[in-house]
Amino acid sequence: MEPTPAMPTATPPSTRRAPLLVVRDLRTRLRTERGELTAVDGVSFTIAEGETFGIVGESGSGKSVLGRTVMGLHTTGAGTTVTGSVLFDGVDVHAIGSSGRRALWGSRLGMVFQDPMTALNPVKKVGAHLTETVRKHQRLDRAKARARAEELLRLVGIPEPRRRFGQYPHELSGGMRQRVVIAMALANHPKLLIADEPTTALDVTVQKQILDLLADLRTELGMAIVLISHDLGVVAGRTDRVAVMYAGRIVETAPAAELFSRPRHRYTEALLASIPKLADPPHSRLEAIEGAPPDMVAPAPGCAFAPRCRHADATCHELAAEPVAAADSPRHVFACHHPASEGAMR
Ligand SMILES: Nc1ncnc2c1ncn2[C@@H]1O[C@H](COP(=O)(O)OP(=O)(O)OP(=O)(O)O)[C@@H](O)[C@H]1O
Repeated sequence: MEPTPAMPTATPPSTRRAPLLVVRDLRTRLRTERGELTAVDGVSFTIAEGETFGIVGESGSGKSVLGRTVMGLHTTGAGTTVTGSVLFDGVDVHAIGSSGRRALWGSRLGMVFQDPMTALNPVKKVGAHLTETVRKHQRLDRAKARARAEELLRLVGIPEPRRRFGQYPHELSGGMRQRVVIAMALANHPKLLIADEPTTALDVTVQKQILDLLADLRTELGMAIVLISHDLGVVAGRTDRVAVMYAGRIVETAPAAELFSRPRHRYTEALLASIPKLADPPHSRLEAIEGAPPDMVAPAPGCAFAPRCRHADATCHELAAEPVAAADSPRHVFACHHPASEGAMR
């Protein structure tokens, strides 16, 4: 895990920009051997054009299923039920059918996953990956597609793009492969890039390079980014706003700087206490969150975090809190019966 850097920079309020993505009451249920599992449980959020939105939470909290449902990779059918809506750039992703979604993917909506090899064909050269992606959505002759592909390789910081063109994915390092996937995702000028754990498979130095690259590209190209990670250190300082997921729900959303300095939900507070900080003296003890996340096949009533929360009382075990905005910060929303106090600072 990357240590949390110093205080993240404040960012302009997204409310001034038009909404690009509007997710409303999204629920994704997956059929499993043990019964139906609610992986995403009534999630709503909005992302503005050009905004960077982080989604964090422990493993199994539903981040990936949420990302995939937003993209329309999880849709109703064959063991999956999706309700609620995803409006991307004015298009209802779940109402346009699979051909409509295919037209969207790789054009206005780009995606990057943890393992670059899932997006790369091992028997196809780097150049072919890129030119085919470019020509799928733009009418360009071979020479122009090749020029665009080389430009993309340069954009993502791949040296000697001509030489790389003729190489196979296995001839590249993990970091270089992820750069190629990012180049493919950017080929057709997406308005939104969804990056799901894009650096988890890479070593720490390369992780930082790729995350910095995404931040630079966002500034240069003006696209919005959803950055999904289990690692708070990854989203800190690189996102405008952050949503914290627990057991399929967003339990807290806030401008990034505020979330890290004044967490309100007790889960966010515990999560922050469990990561190392640069200011910590060496060998200082981290507070691990005791217990395990709940079973999403048979969830108990009340707040899903209550069994692990030292502030929980009878109400928490019986009734889930409704999301409310902080009195002094309308964009800071949390669903907790006993939030950390206004002045709580770490
Ligand atoms: N295809 C599937 N079929 C059945 N259950 C699934 C499927 N995909 C995910 N799940 C379950 O849905 C829940 C949410 O998983 P998800 O992968 O979204 O979590 P996550 O927060 O992204 O975790 P991680 O960081 O480990 O990927 C988990 O309980 C997981 O086991």
